[in-house]
Amino acid sequence: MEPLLRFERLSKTIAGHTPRLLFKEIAASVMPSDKIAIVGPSGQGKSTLLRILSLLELHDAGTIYLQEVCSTAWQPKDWRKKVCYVAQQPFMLEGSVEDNLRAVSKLHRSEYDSQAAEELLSKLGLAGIDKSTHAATLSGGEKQRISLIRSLLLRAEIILLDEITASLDHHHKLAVEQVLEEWQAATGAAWIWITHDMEQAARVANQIWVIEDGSLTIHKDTQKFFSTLSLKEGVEE
Ligand SMILES: Nc1ncnc2c1ncn2[C@@H]1O[C@H](COP(=O)(O)OP(=O)(O)OP(=O)(O)O)[C@@H](O)[C@H]1O
Repeated sequence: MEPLLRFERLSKTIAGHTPRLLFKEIAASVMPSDKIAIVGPSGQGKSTLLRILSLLELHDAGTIYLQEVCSTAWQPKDWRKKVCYVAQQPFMLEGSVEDNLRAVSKLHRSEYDSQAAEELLSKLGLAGIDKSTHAATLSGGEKQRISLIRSLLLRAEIILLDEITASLDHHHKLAVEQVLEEWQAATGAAWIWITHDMEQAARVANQIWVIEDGSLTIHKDTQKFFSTLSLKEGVEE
């Protein structure tokens, strides 16, 4: 089976007065249905990597392939139909909740799947939401869930999730995980999910990527990764 997404020798330095290397010559591939969690200390480039993989930011060197076709040969719009980035800070488009939910079908001139939208709203605790509400007035947690639903309706093949449950309480966090599990089982989409919550990473991933000190380390044996981690934490306590 060919990888859905693959990158090699990928490097990124943040320009500025004192340029800062985020990562150098990292490589990995994502297969259909892969569930990957990215963990690692703050400020190491996790979000930057996801933005680069969704062509929202430029890398300095290296190559990214989607379905084995180099990113430079893709129209960004076509790429983003297949690779969808869900930002940590949800941003609402102008207009109502309904406008936001319909945005993707409008953009891509595809039919709006109201049944899927209603199901997702209900599963994420938003069944009673007034869809004529101005989206800008929603709470942070509501915006985050609406932004996730809007992204899922795109039916991308790879979903890049950037700390998407950061402003949700435990109950809603688990609801989001459940919805994504069901979505993944039904659509076969792969995800790369940035989280600082190790318990969440253990629940949602069957592969762990650690970004630290400019490198990417891939742990395919998640059980081993978490047992080594708890051993370390035990020693440090
Ligand atoms: N376009 C940019 N211009 C300047 N600095 C940037 C830019 N993008 C990222 N940075 C800086 O690069 C570093 C890495 O940011 P990034 O958000 O990718 O890290 P992260 O590992 O996701 O962090 P966190 O876990 O805290 O979200 C940070 O210090 C950030 O301020």
